[in-house]
Amino acid sequence: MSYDATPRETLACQLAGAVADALRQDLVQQERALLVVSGGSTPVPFFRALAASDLPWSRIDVTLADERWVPEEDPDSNARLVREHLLQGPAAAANFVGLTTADPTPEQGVAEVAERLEGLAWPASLVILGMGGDGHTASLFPDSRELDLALSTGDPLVAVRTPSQPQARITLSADRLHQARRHLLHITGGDKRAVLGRALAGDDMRELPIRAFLSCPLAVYWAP
Ligand SMILES: O=C(O)[C@H](O)[C@@H](O)[C@H](O)[C@H](O)COP(=O)(O)O
Repeated sequence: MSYDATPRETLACQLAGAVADALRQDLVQQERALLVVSGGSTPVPFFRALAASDLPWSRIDVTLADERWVPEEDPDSNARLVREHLLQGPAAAANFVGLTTADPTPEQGVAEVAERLEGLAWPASLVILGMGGDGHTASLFPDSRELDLALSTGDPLVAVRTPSQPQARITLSADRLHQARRHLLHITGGDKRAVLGRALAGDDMRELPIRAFLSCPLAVYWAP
């Protein structure tokens, strides 16, 4: 990391180092390790820093906390984001499991994706969460009709319709997101710091769904 790195670049390297260390630690004890990552724009420098890590990538499974129900070639696809920025170089040897199918809707594809996930090394070594300005994480949105279901079901996945979002989505349920040894939240900027502050000051998960992850250890990686 160069000394003229921005705070967000420095944060991304710190996060990548912590993730790589955790994966190495788990891979001493088990044959495979699972990493669950979020999409959006924040993770890009983290993905690039992690991709440069010296890891036994062929023993690592990678999946998403959530996905927009679009083809993987779509600019909005989280799978595309992971393939372009994380699964590069040696990290291309990782086993990536996406959350979409050829079905026209997530409701039609959710069972196939759930079956796909069952073959992964749960509990995940790490879940890396992001957060939106409305306190959503993964695709657990305050204005989603399926939020109560996503917060309470024992199913691994939920198809999500959200007025505030242009696309239908599929998300790991809160229960499945909790099936990880480590939870890390990666956010940047003053606005998200303020949202996290509000979340820490209350309990209503429906108001700010990130609160579903504030009752377990959560390493917060934040930069201005
Ligand atoms: O599909 C997604 O968009 C993400 O999984 C989502 O939960 C993301 O983490 C937040 O929306 C923050 O996104 P930004 O990093 O772009 O602010």
